[in-house]
Amino acid sequence: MTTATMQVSQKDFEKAQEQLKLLKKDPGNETKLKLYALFKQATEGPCNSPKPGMLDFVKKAKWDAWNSLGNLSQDNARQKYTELVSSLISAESAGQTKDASPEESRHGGYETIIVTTKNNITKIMFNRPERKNAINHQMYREIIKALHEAGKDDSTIAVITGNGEYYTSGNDLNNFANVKPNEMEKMAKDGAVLLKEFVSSFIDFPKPLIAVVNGPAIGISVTLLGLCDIVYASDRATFHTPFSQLGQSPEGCSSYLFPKIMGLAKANEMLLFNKKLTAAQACAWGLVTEVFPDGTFQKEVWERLKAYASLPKNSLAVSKQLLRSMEKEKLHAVNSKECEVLKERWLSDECLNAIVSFFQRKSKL
Ligand SMILES: CCCCC/C=C/CC(=O)SCCNC(=O)CCNC(=O)[C@H](O)C(C)(C)COP(=O)(O)OP(=O)(O)OC[C@H]1O[C@@H](n2cnc3c(N)ncnc32)[C@H](O)[C@@H]1OP(=O)(O)O
Repeated sequence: MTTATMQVSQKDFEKAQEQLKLLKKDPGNETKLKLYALFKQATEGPCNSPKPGMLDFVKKAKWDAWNSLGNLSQDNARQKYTELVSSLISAESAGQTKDASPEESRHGGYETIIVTTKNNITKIMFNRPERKNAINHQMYREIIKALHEAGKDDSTIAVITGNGEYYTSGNDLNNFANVKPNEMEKMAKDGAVLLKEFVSSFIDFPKPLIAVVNGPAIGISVTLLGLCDIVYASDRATFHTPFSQLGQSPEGCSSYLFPKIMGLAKANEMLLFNKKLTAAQACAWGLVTEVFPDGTFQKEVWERLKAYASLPKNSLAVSKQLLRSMEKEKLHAVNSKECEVLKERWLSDECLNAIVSFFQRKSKL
């Protein structure tokens, strides 16, 4: 960089300091720390002062912010400071500060689900509303990928929800349709492998995972609730696991978790005898954390989740993993067993007749 541009840069830097004083809205602690750190780096260079004690919270936060800039050059720090101030001024004149309304970012590469991140929350939304969000093979794979990415991204919590009227109607029965007789065994084998990986991605998910059940939930979408950390439901939601009606058997670790959650007698009514629960019943039985009136469901839930997602991220992750660690091995064993049993079920006449009936419209749940 030439002396001339450095001088201009220094001039801009001083102007930015003046402009900052004119900001009307507080830009929030995170931004203030960034500004502090860039200012110190620009004027004094890399942080060389001793680290403040753990209990000196403010000084420590400032020191951490400055120290995190490492060996960033003073020119670059001046540049970044100036840019940050300029973005704050523009955001304010557009009527919004960055911290008050962060942008929602949409993750690319998905067709059957919508994945977005905002306010430290990654939202995974089933998105086949015209099929009641039925989960086809592509959706199973995309959810596995989305959970894998959400586990590693910057978000504090992840949310799973549905687009439209349904949460989801569970497994897409087309997954069993149009299979030639000589390919049935392969279909069952591949299905069991996919299902095992799918359920494992819920068992191993490293952050708090919250289900926002916006409407009726069927089959695997209900059993997976036992693997979520919190379940919020609209009072329009229902919970139905019609496994015997479909000639199938429980999955999603429900054969182990449902008796633990609601007691064996109640789990039997759901998992053996297809009892469909209202949201209030599911809450009374311990499957749902809290039920909200449908009219205010989205507003109330997202306000609450925004507050939860501002809690310390690492503390939440460590605590979630600690709670899960007590059961993790057992859950993987249950998942394996359930998939083995289902692989056989999918080849049974009871299951095949149920699928045929559905497509001939003789049966609907
Ligand atoms: C890798 C494999 C893993 C397998 C894991 C196993 C999991 C087990 C389960 O999840 S069991 C649960 C399976 N789900 C069902 O049995 C639900 C079947 N659907 C219905 O009974 C009904 O569609 C309904 C009650 C959900 C909704 O009824 P409604 O009358 O309101 O709406 P429509 O039936 O007209 O639905 C609109 C169109 O959507 C299609 N559709 C809905 N759900 C499914 C589904 N699960 N599978 C396939 N298709 C579904 C429905 O057929 C309609 O399509 P159309 O417009 O072409 O007729």
